[in-house]
Amino acid sequence: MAATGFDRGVVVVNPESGSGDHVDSVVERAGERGLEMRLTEQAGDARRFAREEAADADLLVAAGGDGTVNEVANGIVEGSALDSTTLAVVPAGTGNNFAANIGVEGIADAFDVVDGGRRRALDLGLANDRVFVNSCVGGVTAQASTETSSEQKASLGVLAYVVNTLEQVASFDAPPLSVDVGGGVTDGPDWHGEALFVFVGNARRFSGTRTAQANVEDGLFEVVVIERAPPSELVGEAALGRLFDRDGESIVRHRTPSVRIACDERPVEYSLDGELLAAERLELDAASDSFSVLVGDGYRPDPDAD
Ligand SMILES: Nc1ncnc2c1ncn2[C@@H]1O[C@H](COP(=O)(O)OP(=O)(O)OP(=O)(O)O)[C@@H](O)[C@H]1O
Repeated sequence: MAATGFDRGVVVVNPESGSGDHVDSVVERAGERGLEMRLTEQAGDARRFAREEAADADLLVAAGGDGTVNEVANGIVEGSALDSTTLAVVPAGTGNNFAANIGVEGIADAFDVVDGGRRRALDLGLANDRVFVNSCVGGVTAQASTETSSEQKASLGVLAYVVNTLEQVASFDAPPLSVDVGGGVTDGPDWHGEALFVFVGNARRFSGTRTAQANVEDGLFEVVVIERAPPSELVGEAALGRLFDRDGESIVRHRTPSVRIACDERPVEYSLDGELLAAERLELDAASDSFSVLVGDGYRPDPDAD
C-alpha cells in the first residue's frame, strides 16, 4: 500500500459526523494512499465494519467523532485484532476529544499521522463487554448527555453535562450508585461510597489540570466521583467552572486500574465516549498497553511532563 507502511488499511467514515462536510476530503486523501473506504449508513455500522475488516487489515482509520472511534475500537476488540490492527483517527465530528488527546489536530494532520505517525501502545478502557477509549461517565450525567445540545457541548464540554444535570437533580430521581474504586494497585486508599456521578477517564481527565489529556499509558483511570449530597449543597459547591478545580467535601479523586459501580434499584445509563450503555453493574478495568494507536506530533504520554 502506497506511502503508509501498512499492508492493508481501511477507512471507516461516518458521513453524518459533525457538520457532515468531511467526506470528499477524506475520500481524496484515502485514495492517494491506497486506503479502502467504508461509509456508515447507521449507528452500529462502524463497529460491524471494523469487526469484519480487522481480520485482514493491519490499519483501521476511524473518520468521525468520538462515537465513531468508540465503535471502531469495539469492532477491533470483537474481531480479536488488538494484537494485529493499529487504529488511526481522522477528527470529523462534533466531539473529537480522543483525537485531541492523542495530538491529532485536523483532517490533513490526521493523514500526515497515517503516513508517518508514531505507533504507541495505549491503555484501553474495558466496561463489561464493551470498550471505551476516552471516558466513561455514569449516573444522572449520562441521562443529561442525551439532553445536551451540540452547541452546549461545543462551548462547555463536560461541564455542559454537569450543568444540565445539576439543573435536573432537584426533580430527577437519581439512583444511588454504589462505587468502589479499590482493587489492584492504586495510588490512594480504596474508596467506597454512594455517588451521584462518576467520571472515569482513560485518555481524558476531568480535573482542573493544565490539559484535558490524561496519561493513557500508565494503566490507570483518572476517576472523579461526585458523592451523593443534598442538591443545594452540591450546587453551592459546584459553581460553574470550578467544579473540577478544587477538592470539595463531595468530590473524590482517584487513580486506579479498576472501578466497580452498581445500582441495585434499576439499570443506570452510562456514556462510553458518548455511546450509551445501560447496566445495573458495571465493571471497569484499564487494559494496560493493549491498544495500538497512531499518535500526532503533539502527543506526550505524560501531559504534565513538560
Ligand atoms: N450514517 C450514519 N447515520 C446516522 N448515525 C450514524 C451514522 N454512522 C454512525 N452513526 C452514529 O452517529 C453517532 C455519532 O457519531 P460521531 O461521534 O462520529 O459524530 P459526532 O458528530 O461527533 O456526534 P456527537 O459528538 O454528537 O457524538 C454514533 O453513535 C454513530 O453510531
